[in-house]
Amino acid sequence: MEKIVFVGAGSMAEAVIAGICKQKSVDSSSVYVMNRSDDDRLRHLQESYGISLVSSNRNELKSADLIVLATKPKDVQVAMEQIVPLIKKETVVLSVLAGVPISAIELGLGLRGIARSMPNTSAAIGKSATGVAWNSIIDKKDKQQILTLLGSIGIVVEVEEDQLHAVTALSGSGPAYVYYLAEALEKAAIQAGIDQPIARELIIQTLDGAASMMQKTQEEPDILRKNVTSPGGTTEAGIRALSEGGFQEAVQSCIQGAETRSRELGKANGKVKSSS
Ligand SMILES: NC(=O)C1=CN([C@@H]2O[C@H](COP(=O)(O)OP(=O)(O)OC[C@H]3O[C@@H](n4cnc5c(N)ncnc54)[C@H](O)[C@@H]3O)[C@@H](O)[C@H]2O)C=CC1
Ligand SMILES: O=C(O)[C@@H]1CCC=N1
Repeated sequence: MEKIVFVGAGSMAEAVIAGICKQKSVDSSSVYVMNRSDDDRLRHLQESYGISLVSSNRNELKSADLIVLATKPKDVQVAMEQIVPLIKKETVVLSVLAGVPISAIELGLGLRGIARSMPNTSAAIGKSATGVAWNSIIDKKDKQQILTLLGSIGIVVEVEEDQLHAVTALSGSGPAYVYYLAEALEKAAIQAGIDQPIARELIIQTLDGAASMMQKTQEEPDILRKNVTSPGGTTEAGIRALSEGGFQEAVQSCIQGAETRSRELGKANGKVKSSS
Protein backbone atom coordinates (compact mmCIF):
# COMPACT_ATOMS: atom_id res chain seq x y z
CA MET A 1 0.00 0.00 0.00
CA GLU A 2 1.76 3.06 -1.30
CA LYS A 3 -0.21 5.94 0.15
CA ILE A 4 -1.81 5.86 3.60
CA VAL A 5 -4.03 8.69 4.85
CA PHE A 6 -4.96 8.97 8.53
CA VAL A 7 -8.29 10.69 9.14
CA GLY A 8 -7.96 11.91 12.73
CA ALA A 9 -4.68 12.87 14.35
CA GLY A 10 -5.20 11.96 18.00
CA SER A 11 -3.47 9.58 20.41
CA MET A 12 -4.27 6.40 18.53
CA ALA A 13 -3.33 7.80 15.14
CA GLU A 14 -0.02 8.93 16.62
CA ALA A 15 0.64 5.53 18.23
CA VAL A 16 0.08 3.75 14.90
CA ILE A 17 2.03 6.36 12.91
CA ALA A 18 4.93 6.18 15.39
CA GLY A 19 4.87 2.38 15.22
CA ILE A 20 4.77 2.02 11.43
CA CYS A 21 7.34 4.77 10.87
CA LYS A 22 9.78 3.55 13.54
CA GLN A 23 9.48 -0.06 12.40
CA LYS A 24 9.96 1.21 8.83
CA SER A 25 7.07 -0.95 7.64
CA VAL A 26 6.08 1.99 5.43
CA ASP A 27 8.00 4.89 4.01
CA SER A 28 7.03 7.89 6.16
CA SER A 29 6.90 10.08 3.04
CA SER A 30 3.87 8.09 1.88
CA VAL A 31 1.93 8.64 5.13
CA TYR A 32 -0.48 11.59 5.29
CA VAL A 33 -2.61 12.87 8.13
CA MET A 34 -5.59 15.19 8.49
CA ASN A 35 -7.50 16.45 11.49
CA ARG A 36 -10.66 18.41 12.22
CA SER A 37 -8.60 21.30 13.62
CA ASP A 38 -5.41 21.88 15.62
CA ASP A 39 -2.57 22.78 13.29
CA ASP A 40 -0.05 22.48 16.14
CA ARG A 41 -0.96 18.85 16.54
CA LEU A 42 -0.52 18.21 12.80
CA ARG A 43 2.84 19.98 12.80
CA HIS A 44 3.95 17.89 15.78
CA LEU A 45 3.17 14.69 13.86
CA GLN A 46 4.86 16.01 10.73
CA GLU A 47 8.03 16.99 12.58
CA SER A 48 8.20 13.91 14.81
CA TYR A 49 7.69 11.24 12.16
CA GLY A 50 8.53 12.88 8.84
CA ILE A 51 5.01 12.32 7.51
CA SER A 52 3.02 14.75 5.34
CA LEU A 53 -0.15 16.72 5.93
CA VAL A 54 -3.26 16.44 3.80
CA SER A 55 -3.55 19.73 1.93
CA SER A 56 -6.57 22.00 2.15
CA ASN A 57 -7.97 20.74 -1.19
CA ARG A 58 -7.68 17.19 0.22
CA ASN A 59 -6.29 15.92 -3.08
CA GLU A 60 -4.25 13.28 -1.25
CA LEU A 61 -7.47 11.44 -0.44
CA LYS A 62 -8.10 10.89 -4.15
CA SER A 63 -4.97 8.82 -4.56
CA ALA A 64 -4.99 7.06 -1.18
CA ASP A 65 -4.52 3.29 -1.20
CA LEU A 66 -5.44 2.97 2.46
CA ILE A 67 -7.48 5.26 4.68
CA VAL A 68 -7.14 4.81 8.42
CA LEU A 69 -10.25 6.01 10.24
CA ALA A 70 -9.02 7.32 13.60
CA THR A 71 -11.60 9.83 14.81
CA LYS A 72 -13.65 9.33 17.95
CA PRO A 73 -16.68 7.12 17.24
CA LYS A 74 -19.03 10.10 17.64
CA ASP A 75 -17.21 12.05 14.90
CA VAL A 76 -16.96 9.32 12.31
CA GLN A 77 -20.23 10.00 10.48
CA VAL A 78 -19.22 13.58 9.72
CA ALA A 79 -15.70 12.48 8.79
CA MET A 80 -17.06 9.86 6.37
CA GLU A 81 -19.44 12.37 4.79
CA GLN A 82 -16.47 14.67 4.21
CA ILE A 83 -14.19 12.11 2.63
CA VAL A 84 -16.57 9.88 0.65
CA PRO A 85 -16.88 12.17 -2.39
CA LEU A 86 -13.10 12.16 -2.75
CA ILE A 87 -12.01 8.56 -2.43
CA LYS A 88 -11.70 6.08 -5.28
CA LYS A 89 -13.49 2.76 -5.15
CA GLU A 90 -10.27 0.74 -4.84
CA THR A 91 -9.24 2.53 -1.65
CA VAL A 92 -9.24 0.17 1.31
CA VAL A 93 -10.31 1.36 4.78
CA LEU A 94 -8.79 0.40 8.12
CA SER A 95 -10.83 1.49 11.14
CA VAL A 96 -9.41 1.67 14.66
CA LEU A 97 -12.68 2.95 16.12
CA ALA A 98 -14.15 1.32 19.21
CA GLY A 99 -17.60 -0.16 18.67
CA VAL A 100 -18.39 1.16 15.21
CA PRO A 101 -19.49 -1.77 13.01
CA ILE A 102 -18.13 -2.54 9.56
CA SER A 103 -21.68 -2.18 8.20
CA ALA A 104 -21.70 1.50 9.25
CA ILE A 105 -18.46 2.09 7.37
CA GLU A 106 -19.84 0.29 4.31
CA LEU A 107 -22.89 2.56 4.49
CA GLY A 108 -20.78 5.66 4.97
CA LEU A 109 -17.98 4.97 2.49
CA GLY A 110 -19.52 2.47 0.09
CA LEU A 111 -18.85 -1.20 -0.42
CA ARG A 112 -15.09 -1.64 -0.56
CA GLY A 113 -12.40 -3.58 1.31
CA ILE A 114 -12.76 -2.75 5.00
CA ALA A 115 -10.79 -3.92 8.02
CA ARG A 116 -12.02 -3.12 11.52
CA SER A 117 -9.23 -3.31 14.04
CA MET A 118 -8.60 -2.68 17.71
CA PRO A 119 -4.97 -1.84 18.44
CA ASN A 120 -3.69 -0.24 21.61
CA THR A 121 -1.37 2.66 22.36
CA SER A 122 1.65 0.36 22.80
CA ALA A 123 1.66 0.39 18.99
CA ALA A 124 3.94 3.41 19.44
CA ILE A 125 6.75 1.07 20.54
CA GLY A 126 5.83 -1.91 18.35
CA LYS A 127 4.04 -3.70 21.22
CA SER A 128 0.35 -3.40 20.38
CA ALA A 129 -1.99 -6.34 20.92
CA THR A 130 -4.34 -5.88 17.98
CA GLY A 131 -7.52 -7.68 16.96
CA VAL A 132 -8.83 -7.37 13.41
CA ALA A 133 -11.97 -8.43 11.51
CA TRP A 134 -12.76 -8.04 7.81
CA ASN A 135 -15.73 -7.33 5.62
CA SER A 136 -16.74 -10.06 3.21
CA ILE A 137 -15.42 -8.46 0.03
CA ILE A 138 -11.91 -7.53 1.06
CA ASP A 139 -9.26 -8.82 -1.28
CA LYS A 140 -6.77 -11.48 -0.11
CA LYS A 141 -3.86 -9.24 -1.07
CA ASP A 142 -5.26 -6.23 0.82
CA LYS A 143 -5.89 -8.43 3.86
CA GLN A 144 -2.29 -9.60 3.78
CA GLN A 145 -0.98 -6.05 3.47
CA ILE A 146 -3.06 -4.90 6.42
CA LEU A 147 -1.92 -7.91 8.47
CA THR A 148 1.68 -6.97 7.65
CA LEU A 149 1.05 -3.34 8.59
CA LEU A 150 -0.64 -4.24 11.89
CA GLY A 151 1.99 -6.91 12.51
CA SER A 152 4.65 -4.23 12.34
CA ILE A 153 3.16 -2.49 15.39
CA GLY A 154 2.86 -5.60 17.57
CA ILE A 155 0.98 -8.87 17.54
CA VAL A 156 -2.24 -9.19 15.53
CA VAL A 157 -5.02 -11.74 15.84
CA GLU A 158 -7.91 -12.25 13.43
CA VAL A 159 -11.29 -12.49 15.19
CA GLU A 160 -14.98 -12.47 14.33
CA GLU A 161 -16.29 -8.93 14.20
CA ASP A 162 -18.56 -9.39 17.22
CA GLN A 163 -15.58 -10.44 19.34
CA LEU A 164 -13.96 -7.05 18.79
CA HIS A 165 -16.11 -5.64 21.61
CA ALA A 166 -14.45 -8.02 24.05
CA VAL A 167 -11.03 -7.44 22.46
CA THR A 168 -11.57 -3.70 22.96
CA ALA A 169 -12.45 -4.27 26.62
CA LEU A 170 -9.42 -6.51 27.14
CA SER A 171 -6.47 -5.25 25.10
CA GLY A 172 -7.71 -2.00 23.54
CA SER A 173 -8.37 -0.49 26.96
CA GLY A 174 -5.97 -2.90 28.67
CA PRO A 175 -2.90 -0.64 28.92
CA ALA A 176 -4.97 1.78 31.01
CA TYR A 177 -5.78 -0.94 33.55
CA VAL A 178 -2.09 -1.73 33.88
CA TYR A 179 -1.23 1.97 34.33
CA TYR A 180 -4.01 2.21 36.94
CA LEU A 181 -2.46 -0.74 38.77
CA ALA A 182 0.96 0.92 38.52
CA GLU A 183 -0.46 4.15 39.98
CA ALA A 184 -2.01 2.24 42.88
CA LEU A 185 1.20 0.27 43.51
CA GLU A 186 3.27 3.44 43.47
CA LYS A 187 0.99 5.24 45.95
CA ALA A 188 1.03 2.24 48.25
CA ALA A 189 4.82 1.86 47.95
CA ILE A 190 5.37 5.51 48.87
CA GLN A 191 3.06 5.10 51.84
CA ALA A 192 5.13 2.09 52.87
CA GLY A 193 8.24 4.27 52.87
CA ILE A 194 9.88 3.70 49.47
CA ASP A 195 11.15 6.77 47.59
CA GLN A 196 9.07 7.49 44.48
CA PRO A 197 11.84 7.03 41.85
CA ILE A 198 12.85 3.74 43.39
CA ALA A 199 9.23 2.59 43.64
CA ARG A 200 8.75 3.48 39.95
CA GLU A 201 11.82 1.49 38.91
CA LEU A 202 10.79 -1.56 40.93
CA ILE A 203 7.22 -1.45 39.56
CA ILE A 204 8.30 -1.19 35.93
CA GLN A 205 10.68 -4.11 36.28
CA THR A 206 8.12 -6.18 38.20
CA LEU A 207 5.43 -5.69 35.51
CA ASP A 208 7.89 -6.30 32.71
CA GLY A 209 9.39 -9.35 34.44
CA ALA A 210 6.00 -10.92 35.13
CA ALA A 211 4.81 -10.38 31.53
CA SER A 212 8.06 -11.81 30.18
CA MET A 213 7.79 -14.84 32.50
CA MET A 214 4.31 -15.58 31.13
CA GLN A 215 5.59 -15.20 27.59
CA LYS A 216 8.88 -17.07 27.91
CA THR A 217 7.82 -19.96 30.17
CA GLN A 218 4.30 -20.33 28.66
CA GLU A 219 3.35 -21.44 32.18
CA GLU A 220 -0.21 -20.94 33.45
CA PRO A 221 -0.50 -17.69 35.43
CA ASP A 222 -1.91 -19.49 38.48
CA ILE A 223 1.19 -21.73 38.56
CA LEU A 224 3.48 -18.72 38.27
CA ARG A 225 1.48 -17.06 41.06
CA LYS A 226 1.76 -20.15 43.26
CA ASN A 227 5.54 -20.19 42.68
CA VAL A 228 5.70 -16.75 44.30
CA THR A 229 3.34 -17.61 47.14
CA SER A 230 5.13 -19.26 50.06
CA PRO A 231 2.71 -20.88 52.52
CA GLY A 232 2.12 -18.47 55.37
CA GLY A 233 4.30 -15.88 53.65
CA THR A 234 3.95 -12.30 52.46
CA THR A 235 2.35 -12.96 49.05
CA GLU A 236 -0.38 -15.05 50.63
CA ALA A 237 -1.18 -12.12 52.93
CA GLY A 238 -1.21 -9.71 49.98
CA ILE A 239 -3.39 -11.92 47.76
CA ARG A 240 -5.80 -12.50 50.64
CA ALA A 241 -6.27 -8.75 50.95
CA LEU A 242 -6.90 -8.46 47.18
CA SER A 243 -9.37 -11.33 47.29
CA GLU A 244 -11.22 -9.88 50.30
CA GLY A 245 -11.33 -6.56 48.45
CA GLY A 246 -13.24 -8.24 45.58
CA PHE A 247 -10.35 -8.29 43.08
CA GLN A 248 -11.74 -11.02 40.78
CA GLU A 249 -15.22 -9.47 40.75
CA ALA A 250 -13.79 -6.00 40.08
CA VAL A 251 -11.78 -7.29 37.09
CA GLN A 252 -14.83 -9.10 35.74
CA SER A 253 -16.97 -5.96 36.08
CA CYS A 254 -14.19 -3.96 34.44
CA ILE A 255 -14.18 -6.13 31.30
CA GLN A 256 -17.98 -6.43 31.22
CA GLY A 257 -18.42 -2.68 31.64
CA ALA A 258 -15.94 -1.88 28.88
CA GLU A 259 -17.44 -4.47 26.52
CA THR A 260 -20.95 -3.13 27.13
CA ARG A 261 -19.70 0.39 26.44
CA SER A 262 -18.14 -0.75 23.16
CA ARG A 263 -21.51 -2.20 22.10
CA GLU A 264 -23.24 1.05 23.12
CA LEU A 265 -20.74 3.09 21.08
CA GLY A 266 -21.52 0.81 18.14
CA LYS A 267 -25.26 1.38 18.49
CA ALA A 268 -24.91 5.14 18.98
CA ASN A 269 -22.54 5.60 16.05
CA GLY A 270 -23.48 2.70 13.84
CA LYS A 271 -26.02 4.34 11.58
CA VAL A 272 -25.58 6.69 8.68
CA LYS A 273 -27.85 9.70 8.76
CA SER A 274 -30.25 9.92 5.87
CA SER A 275 -29.25 12.73 3.52
CA SER A 276 -32.91 13.68 2.90
N1 LIG B 1 -6.70 5.92 22.69
C1 LIG B 1 -6.64 4.60 22.68
O1 LIG B 1 -5.97 3.96 23.52
C2 LIG B 1 -7.37 3.83 21.62
C3 LIG B 1 -8.30 4.44 20.81
N2 LIG B 1 -8.95 3.70 19.86
C4 LIG B 1 -9.92 4.36 18.99
O2 LIG B 1 -9.21 5.30 18.24
C5 LIG B 1 -10.05 6.39 17.92
C6 LIG B 1 -9.35 7.68 18.24
O3 LIG B 1 -9.09 7.72 19.62
P1 LIG B 1 -8.07 8.78 20.21
O4 LIG B 1 -6.92 8.90 19.28
O5 LIG B 1 -7.85 8.40 21.60
O6 LIG B 1 -8.97 10.10 20.12
P2 LIG B 1 -8.49 11.62 19.96
O7 LIG B 1 -9.62 12.46 20.40
O8 LIG B 1 -7.16 11.77 20.60
O9 LIG B 1 -8.31 11.78 18.38
C7 LIG B 1 -9.37 11.87 17.48
C8 LIG B 1 -8.98 12.88 16.42
O10 LIG B 1 -9.94 12.87 15.37
C9 LIG B 1 -10.03 14.20 14.86
N3 LIG B 1 -11.27 14.39 14.09
C10 LIG B 1 -12.53 14.52 14.53
N4 LIG B 1 -13.38 14.71 13.50
C11 LIG B 1 -12.63 14.70 12.37
C12 LIG B 1 -12.92 14.87 10.99
N5 LIG B 1 -14.17 15.09 10.57
N6 LIG B 1 -11.91 14.81 10.11
C13 LIG B 1 -10.63 14.61 10.52
N7 LIG B 1 -10.29 14.45 11.82
C14 LIG B 1 -11.27 14.50 12.73
C15 LIG B 1 -9.96 15.06 16.10
O11 LIG B 1 -9.59 16.38 15.76
C16 LIG B 1 -8.92 14.31 16.94
O12 LIG B 1 -7.62 14.81 16.73
C17 LIG B 1 -11.35 6.21 18.71
O13 LIG B 1 -12.36 5.82 17.83
C18 LIG B 1 -11.01 5.12 19.71
O14 LIG B 1 -12.13 4.31 19.95
C19 LIG B 1 -8.65 2.40 19.62
C20 LIG B 1 -7.74 1.75 20.38
C21 LIG B 1 -7.08 2.39 21.50
O1 LIG C 1 -11.49 4.33 25.72
C1 LIG C 1 -11.80 4.12 24.55
O2 LIG C 1 -12.97 4.22 24.17
C2 LIG C 1 -10.73 3.73 23.55
C3 LIG C 1 -11.00 2.40 22.92
C4 LIG C 1 -9.97 1.47 23.49
C5 LIG C 1 -9.08 2.34 24.22
N1 LIG C 1 -9.47 3.57 24.21
